[in-house]
Amino acid sequence: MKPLRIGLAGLGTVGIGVIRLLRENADLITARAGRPIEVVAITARDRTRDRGVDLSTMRWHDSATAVAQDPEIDVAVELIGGSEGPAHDMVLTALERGLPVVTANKALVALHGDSLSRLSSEKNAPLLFEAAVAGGIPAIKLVREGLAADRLLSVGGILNGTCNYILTEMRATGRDFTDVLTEAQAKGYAEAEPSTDVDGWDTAHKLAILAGLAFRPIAFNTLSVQGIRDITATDLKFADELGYHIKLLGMARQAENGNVAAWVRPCLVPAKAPIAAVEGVFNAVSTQGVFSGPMTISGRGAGEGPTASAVVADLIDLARGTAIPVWGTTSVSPAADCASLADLNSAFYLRLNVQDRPGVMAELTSVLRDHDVSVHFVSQHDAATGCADLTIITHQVPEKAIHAAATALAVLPVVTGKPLVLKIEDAFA
Ligand SMILES: NC(=O)C1=CN([C@@H]2O[C@H](COP(=O)(O)OP(=O)(O)OC[C@H]3O[C@@H](n4cnc5c(N)ncnc54)[C@H](OP(=O)(O)O)[C@@H]3O)[C@@H](O)[C@H]2O)C=CC1
Ligand SMILES: N[C@@H](CCO)C(=O)O
Repeated sequence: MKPLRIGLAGLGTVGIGVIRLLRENADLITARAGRPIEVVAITARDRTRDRGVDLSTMRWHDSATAVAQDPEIDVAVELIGGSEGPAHDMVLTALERGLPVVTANKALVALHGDSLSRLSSEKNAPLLFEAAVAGGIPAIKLVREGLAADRLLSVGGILNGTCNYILTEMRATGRDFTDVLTEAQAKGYAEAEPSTDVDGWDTAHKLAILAGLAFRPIAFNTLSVQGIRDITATDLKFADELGYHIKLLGMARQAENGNVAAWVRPCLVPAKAPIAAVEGVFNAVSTQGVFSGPMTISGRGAGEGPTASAVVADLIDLARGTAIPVWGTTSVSPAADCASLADLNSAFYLRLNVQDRPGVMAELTSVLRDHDVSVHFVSQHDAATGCADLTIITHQVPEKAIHAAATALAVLPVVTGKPLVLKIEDAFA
């Protein structure tokens, strides 16, 4: 049996995980793939570093592009990261020469999926990226293969383990965002530069890929993205009292006219919904299909083992000869702008820090009235002396109405802090 020969760039967490997994499960993988899968060529930045595995049988190249040009490989595996530079160059080089590519790089696929899918189809060279969304969870296979027959109404979920860990810890301990983030960084759960995770960009990369598979490719720069920095432990407590958990979600929906609305933001989800029970670093992917109904699968969204498992599953597909178009359809529309969210209706959570004296409620509700925002529920909690926290749950209102109301409320002298508006995600109601 002729082995499937791999050229691998990137020997970090995922790259070394792939080498370990291929060795440890060699017999099982050979049986499932129908032939052995062997890494024959490698590269990383530092050739001299001891990576804890024997690399002596593999050819070393001085660049990722050189790996992609190696005439003795059948597949190029890109595990460097970053949407530009060596990762992008390697993938382009491999596809140009008609070589299949496997990558875990969500930023690359989210930003360049449009051009890469065209090149992949033109050169008849598969581009697979199961590990790019939710690590070990077969999220891509779920949407692209498992639900291939159904029309999906929504897709998304908890796509970033760092944010889910921080929100879980804040809720469990009552500590605030900065405190929990600092501890997560010290423990190695969060990056020293946390913005890609906590400001929602990592979730946005993964959501763009899911939306591309479920509906149509979207222009990444038109996605609405908000992270978790404004969430306080008090919000998590108030949400609990109201029967909700707060989760950073990436969600996409397709309207009747084909437009895709997509957003990344912290949302309230009912405490009884399966997704609310997904805690810590775990991820969850949810779909709502016309025929298949609601579905949520959860698991580890990152780490050496889960991510390597997804990369090698793609390699097994290639060894088996399974050919799947990048976005799961043979005719692909070019990336389109996301639909405006302004007219989308939803219920919202509005938290206001206010002065606690007669007449304040009348002032606040008159602003809500002027913006046609109807209140479903109000509760008040004592805050600092003379102040109170108000939580308001609205009826269904258009996004533009609640945001205009929040802007008007923010400038009232009786409002002492920046209002926080969170969507109540009805995909999980
Ligand atoms: N870690 C995870 O849990 C997950 C990661 N991913 C994705 O997988 C990919 C890899 O991530 P991860 O393994 O964590 O990253 P690491 O930072 O651990 O590893 C990156 C590797 O790339 C190498 N590298 C960096 N620059 C170059 C270059 N110019 N040429 C060749 N090699 C280079 C590094 O070399 P050296 O070691 O010599 O510095 C290192 O071996 C990323 O796209 C990431 O988003 C996806 C899901 C989960
Ligand atoms: N940084 C990501 C893992 C890689 O996708 C997370 O926290 O989930």
